[in-house]
Amino acid sequence: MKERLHPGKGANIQNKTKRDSRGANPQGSRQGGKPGEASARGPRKAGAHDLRGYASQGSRQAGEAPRGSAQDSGGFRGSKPQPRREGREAAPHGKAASQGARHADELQAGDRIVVTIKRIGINGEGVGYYKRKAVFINGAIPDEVVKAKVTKVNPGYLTAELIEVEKKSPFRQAPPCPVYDVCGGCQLQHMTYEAQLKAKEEIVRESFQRYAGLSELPLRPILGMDDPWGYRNKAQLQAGLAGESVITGLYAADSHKLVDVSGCAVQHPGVNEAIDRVKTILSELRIPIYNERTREGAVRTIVARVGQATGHVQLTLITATDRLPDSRQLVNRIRERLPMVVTIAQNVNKSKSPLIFGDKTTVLWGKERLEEELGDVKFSLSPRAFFQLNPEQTVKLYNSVREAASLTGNELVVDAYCGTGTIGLWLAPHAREVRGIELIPEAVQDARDNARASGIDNARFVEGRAEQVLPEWVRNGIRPDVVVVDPPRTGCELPLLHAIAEAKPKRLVYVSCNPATLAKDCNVLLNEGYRLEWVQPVDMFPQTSHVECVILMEWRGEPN
Ligand SMILES: C[S@@+](CC[C@H](N)C(=O)[O-])C[C@H]1O[C@@H](n2cnc3c(N)ncnc32)[C@H](O)[C@@H]1O
Repeated sequence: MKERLHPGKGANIQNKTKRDSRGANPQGSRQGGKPGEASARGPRKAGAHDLRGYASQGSRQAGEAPRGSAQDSGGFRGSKPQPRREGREAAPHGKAASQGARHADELQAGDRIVVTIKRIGINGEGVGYYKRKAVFINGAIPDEVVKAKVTKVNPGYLTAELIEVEKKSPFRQAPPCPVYDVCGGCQLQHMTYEAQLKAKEEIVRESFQRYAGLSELPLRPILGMDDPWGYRNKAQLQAGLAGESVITGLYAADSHKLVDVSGCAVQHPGVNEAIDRVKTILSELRIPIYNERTREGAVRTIVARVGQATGHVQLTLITATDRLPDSRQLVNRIRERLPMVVTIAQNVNKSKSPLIFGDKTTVLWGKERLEEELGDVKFSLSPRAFFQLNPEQTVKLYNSVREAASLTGNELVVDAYCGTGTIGLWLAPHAREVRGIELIPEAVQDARDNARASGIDNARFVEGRAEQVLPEWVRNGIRPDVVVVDPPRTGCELPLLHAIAEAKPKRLVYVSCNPATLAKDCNVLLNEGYRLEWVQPVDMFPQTSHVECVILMEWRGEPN
């Protein structure tokens, strides 16, 4: 299965193209990517990360907006007020009954409308209504009245481009990041952080109302960050040339134009520094940069990951050739100028595919793995291993999972979609036994290694599809006390939900980066006899529209 553009969490082995989930990808698709795991190769296609079927629908709120909007695909933001252009005024001040105002179905692309923004949509757009039809406008903020140009008329909704803010929200701010307008990785920097958090809570509330019919939601206040900047521990940036100089960045939507994102404000400063210096060294040594068009040159992508616990940096240069020219000089200069770098690796990817990593990784200098810690759990990360992108918030997320699991030491816990075993290992010291299920073999191996490194001997990890493995366990009489699921953005497969309903674990803890699919799956379990106890949103990707949630569902019927 392929990871899709945008990120987010999930891919255990980050091996795909996406925007650097800075912003994720947010809405990083998870099967691979969490918000923000993107970056890289090949033009970003609008909608390229759109998820099939269920997820696709789930990713819209409200009969609504298309995923695959420019920002969603990591493309250029259409959020800055644009100069006025000629176009028909459809409805002065957006009043449904205004004279001359036309019915929403009569609108055409290019028409101008005035809309009052009601809320933020799941992809970060402002959402308002024109004659009861939802309108999605990038860059607009709740309570603002904006003039916008219709860009697309769909049966259920309109998309429009912001032209002018007629009534401005007090929560509008100048985006602090120097590359916000060109990058597309973040969607909410034009709102204060306080307003972002509120908008995310509303996104969650709206999703549960829409997809689970819950108007009274046991919603806890979102867990935000004290300092919502510089949190991303990893960047995967495409290399290119501007004259003689090496630049790194992300491709603009639907183009081969590389957008330089130096100085990205959500990236950890250690990551920004490493990438900047490596760029300079590559320029000095004139190491050939890969050209997508001619397919000549060597270096395609630079990946830098920083360990929060140590400040150490793992650097991987992805090349289109087996040989990395001047590699000895390159290594020496990096070591001289970047003392925090502990690994310099080369990964070879000759394929045309949008995947970032190829199969072969060689350590040119330094350690095989980057050591990282979250709480008491130790992780040893190979260059391709998935790890959460915001360690500070990951601790809050996992602590919410632990609270929900309410372990006493006697429980059998299943950690479905376990990735590198992070949640299972967080819970293992408090449980009798943990069993993790994960699709990607390398991640399963990482999970086993991480358990060993942390001295945890009551967790085991199996490779397979959660929707096949858990039903099989249940058929064989295994009855977990607690099931944790942390699926890709697409949500859980029905056979998995049905197996949970059959096994009736006392507690089901669902971790999700997609409130829409979360609410849909929650609805299935409500119908099976589970009760929703609480919903805890966690802001894993400040400045983006992504919101992660932990929910606790309890079995209220007869024990199985
Ligand atoms: C959102 S990530 C969760 C990873 C982990 N819980 C964490 O916090 O780092 C989802 C994981 O599910 C895996 N996955 C995707 N589809 C799966 C399936 N059908 N069965 C089992 N694992 C799957 C992906 O490889 C990925 O590691």
